[in-house]
Parts: sequence; C-alpha cells; structure tokens
Amino acid sequence: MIVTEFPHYLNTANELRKHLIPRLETALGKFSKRNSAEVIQPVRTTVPLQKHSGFLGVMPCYMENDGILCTKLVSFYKRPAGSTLPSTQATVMLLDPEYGNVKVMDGEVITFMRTAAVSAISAKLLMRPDAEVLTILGTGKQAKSHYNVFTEIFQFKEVRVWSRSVDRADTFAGSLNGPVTVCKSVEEAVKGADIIVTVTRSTEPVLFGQWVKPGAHVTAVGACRPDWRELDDTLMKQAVVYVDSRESAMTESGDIILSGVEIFAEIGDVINGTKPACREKTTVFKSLGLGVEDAASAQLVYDKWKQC
Ligand SMILES: NC(=O)C1=CN([C@@H]2O[C@H](COP(=O)(O)OP(=O)(O)OC[C@H]3O[C@@H](n4cnc5c(N)ncnc54)[C@H](O)[C@@H]3O)[C@@H](O)[C@H]2O)C=CC1
Ligand SMILES: O=C(O)C1=NCCCC1
Repeated sequence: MIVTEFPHYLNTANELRKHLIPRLETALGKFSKRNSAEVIQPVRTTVPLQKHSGFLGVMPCYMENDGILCTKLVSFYKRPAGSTLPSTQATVMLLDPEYGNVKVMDGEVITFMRTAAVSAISAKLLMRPDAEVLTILGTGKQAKSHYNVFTEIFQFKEVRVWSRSVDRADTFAGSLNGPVTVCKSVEEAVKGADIIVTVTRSTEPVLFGQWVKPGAHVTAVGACRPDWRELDDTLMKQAVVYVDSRESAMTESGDIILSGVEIFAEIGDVINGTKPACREKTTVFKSLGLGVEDAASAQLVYDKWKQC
C-alpha cells in the first residue's frame, strides 16, 4: 500500500490536540528513556553537498514495541537571499518491519507539521501560562506551520512576525488566516514577547539575549549545523537549555556547541517527569528534528488513511 498524500485534516486544532501532539509526546518520552526495545534512532547522517551549498540527511528510526519502522531523506540548502527554490525537501518512508516493504509518503507536510507540533509541545511545557505575545522570526514554510499550529493550540493577544524583507513579511501576513503584526526589526518584534520562535535559514545569530524578556520561552528551529547560529551567546547563557536529543545537539547545533552551554534536559525528560520545566526562567528549546518524530507522525498518517 502506498500513501502519497498527507491528510490535511490533521491540521485542525482537534486533530492536533487529540492525535498528533499526544503521539509526538509519547514518542519523545520513549526516546528519552534510551530503551532500545522502544526506540532505536541514531543521530542523523548528514552528507554535505558542497558544490550546491546543501546537505542530505538520512533519518532512520525503529520503534520495536510499536511496530514502526521509518526513515526520512531530507535535503536542505543555504539559498541566496530572494531565491524562490525550497530550502528543505523531504520524503518519509514508512516500512513494514516484518516484511520490509515500503509504504511511501510525502514527507514535506509531515516535516512542517511535526516540527511545529514539537515546538508547541515545548511551549506547552516551558512557556508561562499567562503568555500573551508570540513572535515568529522568519516567514518561510516553517513560519507558516508554526503560526497555524500555535494559533490553533494557544490563545495569544498578539502575534508578531519579522523577516529581513518587509515585503516578504507583508506577503506572509497576507497569506495567513488570522491577524499578525509585521515588525521592521528583530528588536521591535521580540520586545516584551513571551514566546519567540526562530525559523530562519540564518547561519549567524539573529536573536540577541539583551532583547529577550526575562522568563520568555524561545523555540529555536533553524541553525541545524554545528557552525550555524540563530541565537547569541548571551541568550544561550542566560537561559535554561532544553533540546530534543542531547546527542543531536552536541553533534549538530552551533547554538549549543559554540556557546559552550550545558544542556539542562531533553524535552522527553520533562514529558517523563524526570526533569522539571523551569517556566519561571528564560528557557530555550533547541529543536534539531528527530527521526522518531517523523516515525510517530507517519504512523499516525498511515493509521488515519487505513480508517478511511
Ligand atoms: N528543527 C527541525 O526539526 C527543522 C528545522 N528546519 C529548519 O528551519 C529553518 C526554516 O525552514 P523553512 O521554513 O523550511 O525554510 P524557508 O526557506 O521556507 O524559510 C526560511 C526563512 O528564513 C529567512 N532567512 C534566510 N536567511 C536568513 C538570514 N540570514 N537571516 C534571517 N532570516 C533569514 C528567509 O527569508 C525565510 O523567511 C531552516 O533553517 C531549516 O533547516 C526545517 C525543518 C525541520
Ligand atoms: O528534521 C528535519 O526534518 C530537518 N532538520 C534540520 C534541517 C532540515 C530538516
């Protein structure tokens, strides 16, 4: 059987709350237990495509007790400013662990949705409960999925967005099904914000600690190479730092490696109740993207498709 389309009904608040988010929480909790009967998921293998300023990532995952075998191929590129080419393209393959046959799926929507849903999990656990202002830095594909998921799941008084180009930010604002304030600078966008999502392709810091309100939560989604940054050292050092995977963070995250900060916990540890959620402090969740997230999401898509 081959599923080639991601069912878009998973985008609704009800489906996110009832299905995608709980499955991702369960998967991240299992991952953090490091029990190989639950999850085998090595750090992504990344092949540099030097000539094209890109990378090919291979992301396998086996969840024996759940009978889920999955791998993703993802290519991602540093595109020049103004390029209309996609920066990230993915194919997720769900396999039958007994027979080894492949049930191919489109991976792009899974990547958009699961990444935003994992960010929403970090916000649920680490953002202050009275959070009113959300800021999104970047106006690409992930910015859109984060806007959609965050405004479905939470209620903010204001959502702000920043892009290097005000025209792109205006176009982005016009493409949304809800209100957003377009800001001209990062400083203006993040001043007083309770939660900040960084979803840029930047390789240098764009978010500086001096602008971030004490107690704010930052979900950092871009900068997935050891020499790429989105956050500066000041922010990294003033925050309690959470990650999706310690091994991934120590291999792939410039924000972690180059700032030299200590990782406080995996988000799965907080889900498991083995590490606290320091909501009253400034927190950073560094997301690298894990095969286990794709595996849990792909299985959900497959289960839903079988029910149709
Ligand atoms: N952690 C995870 O699980 C995942 C992370 N990613 C990463 O998230 C980031 C965003 O991905 P997409 O939305 O798919 O990319 P995209 O190409 O659709 O959007 C990127 C955005 O970053 C902006 N940008 C590019 N260079 C910049 C710079 N130097 N400074 C500030 N802004 C800049 C672009 O104008 C655009 O708004 C990428 O870094 C990607 O690698 C993507 C998928 C999963
Ligand atoms: O997990 C993913 O999918 C990605 N992570 C970082 C780079 C692009 C895709």
